[in-house]
Amino acid sequence: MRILVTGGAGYIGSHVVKLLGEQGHEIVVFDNLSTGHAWAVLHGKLIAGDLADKPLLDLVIREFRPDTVLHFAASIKVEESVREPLVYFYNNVVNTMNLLDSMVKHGVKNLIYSSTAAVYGIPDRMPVDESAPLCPINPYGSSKVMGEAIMRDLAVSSDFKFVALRYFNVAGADPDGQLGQVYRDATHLIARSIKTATGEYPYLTIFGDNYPTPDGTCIRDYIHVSDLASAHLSALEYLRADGESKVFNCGYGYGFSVRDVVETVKTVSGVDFKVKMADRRAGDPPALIADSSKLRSLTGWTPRYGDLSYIVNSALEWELLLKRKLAA
Ligand SMILES: NC(=O)c1ccc[n+]([C@@H]2O[C@H](COP(=O)([O-])OP(=O)(O)OC[C@H]3O[C@@H](n4cnc5c(N)ncnc54)[C@H](O)[C@@H]3O)[C@@H](O)[C@H]2O)c1
Ligand SMILES: O=c1ccn([C@@H]2O[C@H](COP(=O)(O)OP(=O)(O)O[C@H]3O[C@H](CO)[C@@H](O)[C@H](O)[C@H]3O)[C@@H](O)[C@H]2O)c(=O)[nH]1
Repeated sequence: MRILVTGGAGYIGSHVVKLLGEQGHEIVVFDNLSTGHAWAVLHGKLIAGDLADKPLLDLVIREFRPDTVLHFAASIKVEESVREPLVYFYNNVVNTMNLLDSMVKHGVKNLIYSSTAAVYGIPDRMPVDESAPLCPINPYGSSKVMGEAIMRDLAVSSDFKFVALRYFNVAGADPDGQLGQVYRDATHLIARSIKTATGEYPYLTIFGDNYPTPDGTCIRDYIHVSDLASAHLSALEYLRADGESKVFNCGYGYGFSVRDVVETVKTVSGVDFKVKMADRRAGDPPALIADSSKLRSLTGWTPRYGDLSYIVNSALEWELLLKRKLAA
């Protein structure tokens, strides 16, 4: 298949491009490299462009004529979205409209969309399934709810079809050591804890220990990035087999508190790093755990890397590899 991957130079997109390339698909990555890296595109052709550049996007879609688009490109930080909501609505909503507009214009019918657990806000029931109300509590989550809503309406009015994958907390790195998370300033819990264990930060801050959870810190369902990548291949197969437009949660169905994660990073790394308590971070729900039974039953998705120590260890190995490369 011919597959256009927006944001394919980023953390999750690059892992998916790796799997798609290994399966022999023809790939074009469209990425403005704002947080992504050209070296992370292991297969296909990289076009360095911004989704806000409609003429360029149009040209790429017209010439490449993809069978399917995988849309990862977005701004992704919950806390930043609270401070800069317009940045999030422009990049995640307006630019998604640019993409959809161009797809419609050139008759491209299938899209796999990177949605998020943040669409649920603070769910009543846990694990949360896809039928739960969408009540985001931060602009990032709202922007993804809007993206899904636009796709749903488009699918009603035309033969456009989509799968929205609602990712829970993505972590870890490629088991082959070729890819992983690389950000100038890591904000995600596992990445930040690992960088603290390896000496990049003097201590880790825990944001809030007065949540209504057993140890008072937030609980998340951490999914290994390679399991999430394989969920995209399952979704692609599902659409190819003429499946209807659907929304699927992507997680394991169990969660860990911030304290659990910190203890696991300490054990796996062997470093007893310093931890400081701080106030709650804006926009954080107390707990998010996925019910992904729909994804498993309708697509046959079978995750392989659901052990937290394995996830942390893969992220740690990647971080140590990066440090060795930088030092060389
Ligand atoms: N990381 C997570 O835990 C998580 C959880 C839920 C959902 N998601 C979603 O997954 C997707 C990928 O996230 P990620 O963690 O890989 O982030 P990332 O920042 O590593 O990847 C995003 C990629 O999109 C590119 N990009 C951003 N804006 C662009 C634009 N306007 N035009 C072209 N390229 C642009 C960036 O350069 C980057 O390569 C996002 O849509 C995000 O909302 C991530
Ligand atoms: O230094 C840190 C970093 C994080 N946390 C806490 O750890 C938890 C997880 O935070 P983080 O790793 O930043 O992820 P989330 O804010 O849960 O968001 C991620 O997971 C969401 C899905 O659940 C996605 O939508 C987002 O894109 C993605 O950034 C939260 O309670 C944070 O307050 C800390 O206590 N200290």
